[in-house]
Amino acid sequence: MLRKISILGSTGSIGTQTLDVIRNLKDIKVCGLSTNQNIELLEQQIHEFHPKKVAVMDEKKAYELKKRLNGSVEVLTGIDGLIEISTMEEIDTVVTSVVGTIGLIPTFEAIKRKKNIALANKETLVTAGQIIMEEAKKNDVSILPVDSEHSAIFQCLQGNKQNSIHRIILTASGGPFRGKSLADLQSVTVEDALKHPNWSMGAKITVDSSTMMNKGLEVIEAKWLFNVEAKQIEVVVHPQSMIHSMVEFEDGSIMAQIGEPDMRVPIQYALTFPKRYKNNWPKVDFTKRNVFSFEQPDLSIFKCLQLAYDALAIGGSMPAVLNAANEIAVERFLTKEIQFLDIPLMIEKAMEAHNTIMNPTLSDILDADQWAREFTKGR
Ligand SMILES: NC(=O)C1=CN([C@@H]2O[C@H](COP(=O)(O)OP(=O)(O)OC[C@H]3O[C@@H](n4cnc5c(N)ncnc54)[C@H](OP(=O)(O)O)[C@@H]3O)[C@@H](O)[C@H]2O)C=CC1
Ligand SMILES: CC(=O)[C@@H](O)[C@H](O)COP(=O)(O)O
Ligand SMILES: [Mn+2]
Repeated sequence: MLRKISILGSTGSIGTQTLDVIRNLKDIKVCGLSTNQNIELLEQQIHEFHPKKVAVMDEKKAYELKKRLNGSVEVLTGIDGLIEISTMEEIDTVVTSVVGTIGLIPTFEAIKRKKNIALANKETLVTAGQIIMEEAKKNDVSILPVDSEHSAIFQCLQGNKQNSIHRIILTASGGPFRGKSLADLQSVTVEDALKHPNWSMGAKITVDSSTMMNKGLEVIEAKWLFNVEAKQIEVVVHPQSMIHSMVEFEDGSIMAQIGEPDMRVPIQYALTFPKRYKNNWPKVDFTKRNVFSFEQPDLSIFKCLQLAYDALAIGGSMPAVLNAANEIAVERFLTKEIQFLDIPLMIEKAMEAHNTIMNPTLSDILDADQWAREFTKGR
């Protein structure tokens, strides 16, 4: 058996693709699954993968599912339910594919119980990178990147010494608004923001790609995963999303990881590392994919990326504030309460109003997160 796993957020984009990878590999036992509200899909997953326990965040939905299943599977609820799924005795690995800061505590608890983490939930490292990486080291567990860029960097580093990294080149698609002016962005809609040029993903990360906050969160995620300085992480817009990221070493040599934009590849690598397994997913035809281009991101237009670099430079509790303010602003944009360009404005206001705590504890981070949520809701 390759691994015994739980998946936090099995009904989402990464969660369902993880189950697709498992269908193909056949040698992974699924012990725990979870959803926020989608009990219809969770029930189908239960019938196919036979987990021992599931968690449904929403209490009413959990009750409904419990009645339907009639005791055949244990149904848990709330944050305690998520933690129970991520710390199950029989598992060795947790796939963290929930969206948002909600992923932090179940991941932290899983690490304390010596579970390896296949990390999709980038908010975990954005908010508490130092604490999570230290806890992982202390418990001798692996944080295996699922995010496509970080998987690419991780793959480029195999066989190379981490301390020989000169520069990480983090590629960005540029999102649906690449090349637009601030005047153009004044009138863009939720529907426009949800049209990612290359990837099909959940709504929150798709909006993050459109503001380029996704790349900002990824810069912070890369800093913690690969133990590099912010100035060593360079974002380059690569509209084709074929080069998933690159590493330049001290001798000037650059390694790149290339593939069709398909999240099943990094998910599979995180689950099978250090081995590689065959699959029948689409492979690159370079005679058709014959243009690879690069541009500099415009930080005066995509201010979220600049704000993320600023939060990383300030450090302490500031990245948690950036992240929480972004989560609320994106939620309010998705419900059409605010305009697209209000997103960076609201984050900036929250960052200006926050008194940074240096060397924060987990509890300080959760407080800063809560404060930024309330602050951003009230604007
Ligand atoms: N999608 C992608 O290609 C990529 C995603 N990521 C990262 O992976 C994570 C997941 O993204 P994605 O799969 O797109 O997101 P989705 O929105 O598609 O899925 C999120 C999952 O989390 C569950 N969930 C949402 N809110 C809560 C909550 N409050 N409590 C418990 N469970 C919750 C959802 O349940 P329900 O179905 O009921 O809503 C769903 O199962 C994000 O951090 C994202 O940044 C990183 C790289 C690529
Ligand atoms: C698939 C993946 O990893 C996403 O994070 C992707 O990178 C989003 O694309 P952007 O480069 O547009 O943010
Ligand atoms: Mn990514």
